[in-house]
Amino acid sequence: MTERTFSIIKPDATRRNITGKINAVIEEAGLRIVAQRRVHLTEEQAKTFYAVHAERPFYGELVGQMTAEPVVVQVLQGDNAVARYREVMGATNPEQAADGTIRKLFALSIGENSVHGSDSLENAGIEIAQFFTDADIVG
Ligand SMILES: Nc1ncnc2c1ncn2[C@@H]1O[C@H](COP(=O)(O)OP(=O)(O)OP(=O)(O)O)[C@@H](O)[C@H]1O
Repeated sequence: MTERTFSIIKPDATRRNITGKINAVIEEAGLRIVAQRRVHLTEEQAKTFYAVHAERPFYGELVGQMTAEPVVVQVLQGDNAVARYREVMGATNPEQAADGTIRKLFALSIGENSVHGSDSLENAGIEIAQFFTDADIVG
């Protein structure tokens, strides 16, 4: 089934100027980038986005990393896009990520792991709506 998922290319990647390399992996995996925008997240935006992790010990570090440099927010479209993108990203910890995945190829650490992708279709809808209107998405 054709789905849309939400993606963030994180500050560790924008800082290293590798957003194009990451987009190439996304596109080669059959996902279409149907909306994309560069944004420097405010602390409030990052805290809201990662509110589910508020009680975790790494929350402060995560918010700090996500606001350190601009990010690229994206909507990706394709067959089973939510699960497919999770596959393409690889495991949260790059040491455990499979060969060919974005995190295996580019991530620096479990925190600076280059990309975010929605973990469910429901969350994808919620996350997309935080950054894009329907008019921004051209499928
Ligand atoms: N142990 C940790 N130490 C530091 N940062 C962490 C740790 N665990 C997770 N993070 C950071 O928090 C983010 C969200 O954690 P989560 O467990 O939801 O991972 P994920 O589902 O693989 O990633 P994401 O939600 O970003 O797509 C991770 O992508 C990572 O940047």
